[in-house]
Amino acid sequence: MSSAAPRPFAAAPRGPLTGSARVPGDKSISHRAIMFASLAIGTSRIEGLLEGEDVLATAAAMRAMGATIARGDDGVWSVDGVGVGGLLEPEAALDMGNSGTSTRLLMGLVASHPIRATFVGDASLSKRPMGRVIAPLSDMGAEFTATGNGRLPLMVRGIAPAVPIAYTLPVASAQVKSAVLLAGLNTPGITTVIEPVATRDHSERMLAGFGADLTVTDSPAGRVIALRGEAELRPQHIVVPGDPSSAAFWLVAASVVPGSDIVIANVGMNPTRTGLIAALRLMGADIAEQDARSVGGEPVADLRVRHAPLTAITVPPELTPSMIDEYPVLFVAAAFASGTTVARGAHELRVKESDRIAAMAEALTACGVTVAEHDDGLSITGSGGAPIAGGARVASKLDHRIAMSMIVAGLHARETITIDDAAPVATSYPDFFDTLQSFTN
Ligand SMILES: O=C(O)C1=C[C@@H](OP(=O)(O)O)[C@@H](O)[C@H](O)C1
Ligand SMILES: C=C(OP(=O)(O)O)C(=O)O
Repeated sequence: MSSAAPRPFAAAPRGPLTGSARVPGDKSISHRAIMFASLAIGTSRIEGLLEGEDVLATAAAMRAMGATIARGDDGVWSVDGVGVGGLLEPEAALDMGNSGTSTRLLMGLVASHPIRATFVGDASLSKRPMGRVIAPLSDMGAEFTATGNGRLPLMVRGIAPAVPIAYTLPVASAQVKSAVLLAGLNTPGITTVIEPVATRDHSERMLAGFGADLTVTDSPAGRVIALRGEAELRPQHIVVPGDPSSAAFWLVAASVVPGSDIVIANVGMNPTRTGLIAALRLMGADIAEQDARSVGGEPVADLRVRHAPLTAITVPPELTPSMIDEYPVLFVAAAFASGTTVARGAHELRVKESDRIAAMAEALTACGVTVAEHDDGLSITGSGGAPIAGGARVASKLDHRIAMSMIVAGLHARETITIDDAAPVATSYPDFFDTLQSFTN
């Protein structure tokens, strides 16, 4: 997993980005495809699965709990599930690597099965809060043993039958929502999640596709998702759309490097994920949607992006959930805009793979950008389109998105920016460097 040796990377200008490239499969959808297929009885096929370390950690865990999962020579994955309620107790600890999504969703699954599982992860994941899933899953009857304050390593003892709950999310988190829904799959009765602020809805869409009895309604308290438990999932053929969070790096790179004109193909356009596109357009970015279509129950388009002068904005707070993973690269866009961009209301960034507010403040400041740090975001005064100074060695802090964002910054810097360790890129975007090459050769 991401215990690979540190891999420094020198990011320097390479001229305009041109040409067309596809983005890899969506990470959130890929995790869910493996998990839900592992709970169906029969063989599911998954096309376009993201083969990043995080998703491979999910696949390894589902194998350890009884599913048969294989990659065909044609790149299509097949999954033979064990049925809801049929998970086996894993013999060894489940290694979640760097992946918060794997950890929190799988804790939900284990919670309503009569098995025990120990979850371990890398140094980054071992600092991240698990209390947010421990609370509702304990209400459902699962027991948790942690050595340190709701962090990994952590042992979960599931229970069957678990108790159905109605849970209002205290943080806007699709991982917590999904953990409760996954626990609800093997729980008698109706498990309900109320989300005051809408978050990515891939679990709801895909569970319905697998045949679960699930309803989504709007209420004054927010979106109400009700799932009937003891579900029977039917195997599916899933086509995973491209990841908008991976497209984000090219959206910003082409917007800020003069002369750029690219097409990013196969980008998932689920409205719960497109906040960065909205924010960049407010800044003046030139992003055109081509060939809008539906892939696997999700909207998809090709995006043509041309260099355009960017102007600072105050990021509308309502965009936060739909661009939560894109803040690091939005901060890079802001570093090249004219004026001071204010991005606040994103306190959650402090508990991602790194503290993304502190990590980006440190890295951009080292590269000569004027940054003010707030508890819940950054204010960034941009260069007005000119190259930033660069000339620094910056720390990726075991965080793929920090590494890729600072590589994008290096594409329009006066001096090379060296990323101390770009190995974490493999958690979500193994082809990142090939695509960088193809857009810049
Ligand atoms: O459900 C998911 O697939 C994800 C939800 C988000 O996390 P939170 O639920 O912590 O907001 C996001 O940051 C993560 O990359 C993927
Ligand atoms: C936050 C992220 O992932 P996870 O929580 O799954 O580690 C991410 O990919 O930016």
